[in-house]
Amino acid sequence: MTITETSVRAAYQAARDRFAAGGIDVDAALARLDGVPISMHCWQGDDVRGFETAAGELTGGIQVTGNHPGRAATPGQLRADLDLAMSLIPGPKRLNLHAIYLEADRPVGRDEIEPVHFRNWVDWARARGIGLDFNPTCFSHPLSADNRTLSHPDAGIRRFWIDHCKASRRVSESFGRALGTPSVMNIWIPDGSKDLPADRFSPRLRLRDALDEILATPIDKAFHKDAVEGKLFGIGAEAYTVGSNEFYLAYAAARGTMLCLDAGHFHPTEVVSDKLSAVLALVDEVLLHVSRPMRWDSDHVVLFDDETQAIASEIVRGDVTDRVAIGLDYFDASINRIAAWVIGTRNMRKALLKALLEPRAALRAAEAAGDFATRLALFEEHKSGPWTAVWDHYCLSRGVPVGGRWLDVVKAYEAKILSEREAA
Ligand SMILES: C[C@H](O)[C@H](O)[C@@H](O)C(=O)CO
Ligand SMILES: [Mn+2]
Repeated sequence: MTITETSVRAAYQAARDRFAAGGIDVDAALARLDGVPISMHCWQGDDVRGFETAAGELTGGIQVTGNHPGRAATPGQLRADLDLAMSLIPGPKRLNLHAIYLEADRPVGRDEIEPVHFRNWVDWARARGIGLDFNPTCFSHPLSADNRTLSHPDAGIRRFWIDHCKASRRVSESFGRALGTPSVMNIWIPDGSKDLPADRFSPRLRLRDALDEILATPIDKAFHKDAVEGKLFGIGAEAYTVGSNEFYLAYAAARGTMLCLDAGHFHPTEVVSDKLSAVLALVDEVLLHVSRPMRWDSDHVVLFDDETQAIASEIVRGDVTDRVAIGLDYFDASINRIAAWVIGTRNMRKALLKALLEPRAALRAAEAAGDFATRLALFEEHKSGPWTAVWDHYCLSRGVPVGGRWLDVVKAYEAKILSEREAA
């Protein structure tokens, strides 16, 4: 049976009535959903390569695997691919850029980047009414070759990365000023050690001092926000990561920055969903890198799975949509890269919608009364409730394809555009 607009509308009306009977206002849920942007990561489109003229290999303990044809090789191609992906995803979006996505007609040192190098991105974002976020790129560079940047014992190398992060803050601030929405700038560094270090203290103290210097110049939070991202380990940094989660949690609490929680950066039995309420009790704002680790920090495409749902549910249940910036962080080069963006971003939004349709008042009442059977029953019944009809109608009403129809668009683009691109 084909999906018709009439059938989508009819199913939606029935679902709306059923949710209303359970005390859920679907219109209010959709209005809230439309207030939550998802920041899409530009680096899914080109395997984290960027556009520095002296582009080298991807380093820093992260890896992209796969060689599906059609990787974006120019800024224009990346923007065209993003345009297509964004046209297939309902709801507000932002774009998250790394410093290596600059555009310049001569090689520019990372410590010399300026807002002008990102002018095309700002124009692109302005024309689409979306915000930009930013990241200094402290990897894939000769001066990060030994997996040490802001914690490097060599003061000259440390200086280079400090200056890169300072320059990145100025770029980030310029995004916020130009687009009228604060740019969240996330600092992630690969610093660590393959084998057991004799001194775990000194690198962390150097990192603390480097960050303090980077953040010394205050910037209005209306334009720019600082975030720091911890990690358990990376390839080649198995024994010790300078910027661990504990380090950055303490740093964010002490210095008032955002804390970035990446779903792939913890021990396999730890979940980011449980950390949100813990961190937000003492830290004002969190940045999420929604990702999917498989056995390690493998950065697989985000699924509509239990943890993605749990993250969305925690944000909604805690009423913290204004304190959690949702970003995505994965890179899969083994499949069509645009499809990877669309699947992951639609899944995140789907999870948010499902969370917003949860019978929250009834759940809280059951919990308060100690009626945990009712709580469990409500949770489980919601899973098979008619929220998918609301999702379909949401897609229809926001002008994006319903169901899997978006894939036809991606396939047609692959046949016409991606297949014509030169092999990487
Ligand atoms: C490219 C990203 O900045 C990077 O993936 C970082 O956020 C990370 O998660 C490293 O493992
Ligand atoms: Mn990340």
